[in-house]
Amino acid sequence: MEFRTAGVIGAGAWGTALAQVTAWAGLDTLLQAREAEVVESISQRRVNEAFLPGVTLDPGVRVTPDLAELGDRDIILAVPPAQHMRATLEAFRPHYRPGVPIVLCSKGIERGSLKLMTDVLAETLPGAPAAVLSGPSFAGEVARGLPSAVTLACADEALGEELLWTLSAPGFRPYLATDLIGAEAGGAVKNVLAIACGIVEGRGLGRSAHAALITRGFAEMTRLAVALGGKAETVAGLCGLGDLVLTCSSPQSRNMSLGLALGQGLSVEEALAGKRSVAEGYQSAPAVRDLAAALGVEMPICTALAALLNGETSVDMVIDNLLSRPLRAEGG
Ligand SMILES: NC(=O)C1=CN([C@@H]2O[C@H](COP(=O)(O)OP(=O)(O)OC[C@H]3O[C@@H](n4cnc5c(N)ncnc54)[C@H](O)[C@@H]3O)[C@@H](O)[C@H]2O)C=CC1
Ligand SMILES: O=C(CO)COP(=O)(O)O
Repeated sequence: MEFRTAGVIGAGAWGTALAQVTAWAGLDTLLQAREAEVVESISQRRVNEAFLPGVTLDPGVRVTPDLAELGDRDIILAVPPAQHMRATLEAFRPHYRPGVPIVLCSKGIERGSLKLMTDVLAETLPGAPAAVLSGPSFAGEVARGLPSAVTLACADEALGEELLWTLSAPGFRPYLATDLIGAEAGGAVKNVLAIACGIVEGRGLGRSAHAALITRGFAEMTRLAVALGGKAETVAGLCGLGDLVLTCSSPQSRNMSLGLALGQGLSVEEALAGKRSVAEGYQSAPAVRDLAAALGVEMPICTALAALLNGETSVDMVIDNLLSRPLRAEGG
């Protein structure tokens, strides 16, 4: 099978950057945007001023407001915020051609149902071939052509191989995996941990605390991935550890910058006020907490973060509680 055309659903920062990548990869690319201003800005000025300002888009990226126009595409990249994945795929269902692969590029767990994005896809477009693209990749850097590497997970190895070649572009290197669950767990949990890392920075708790949080957070991520049926080795790769390191190290991350604001004393409402872009860790934290509880997985950092974001506790209480937990073996 050879893929010549790509449809990207969702023209936020990441959907726009991925459309840039698929155009560079030589695919005829159609990007679907919900907002009329985004359609106008890309078609008139070749820039997504609302979500990815300052990056000129390749002439190969065409934009449409109309999901129906993506019905003839060879591959679909689904890039809405995770909490809108279900409604987005349902809206696309009348236009979906059976057999067309769906590459899930959003990072999160659905609130309420506690479902991963692959579960949401299986329920909305049953039988659709699925892949997960996830890893350390800031949209602004990728869209400028700076080097990045990500995990591309697909259970069907032949399809995965084909997608790997199709979606690689100069500077954008996907690495193949077969474990979708591990890839999804990594991307969802790192966003919650990035908020925690931001708090550590914002409170001035120091580099040692920062390193401890990344390491203990990685242990939580691994436990959840394994309990869900994923593999520890997957989360040790780009989609887990790699993305955790990136997102916990730079205020370019929306999640880390939310944490920075909280650590500096802003309330959650103040920190999120006026923001158009998504902080997926804020959205997924309650789902991560509930999933951990349902599976009996110990995730003290993510659980404390969920309570903090829900107004159940304060930054100081979270720090005190985490530091006074019983001492234990590191590998446990
Ligand atoms: N920005 C980045 O660097 C990266 C983002 N991602 C992931 O990509 C996903 C999308 O994030 P971004 O593109 O950054 O978004 P963004 O924060 O730049 O933009 C918000 C997006 O939400 C959409 N939206 C708002 N209300 C909606 C609704 N009711 N239904 C459907 N869509 C709605 C907007 O159209 C827009 O596309 C997230 O899961 C994020 O974690 C993954 C890798 C990198
Ligand atoms: O997922 C990302 C980088 O890999 C983007 O992180 P933020 O959503 O925190 O900006």
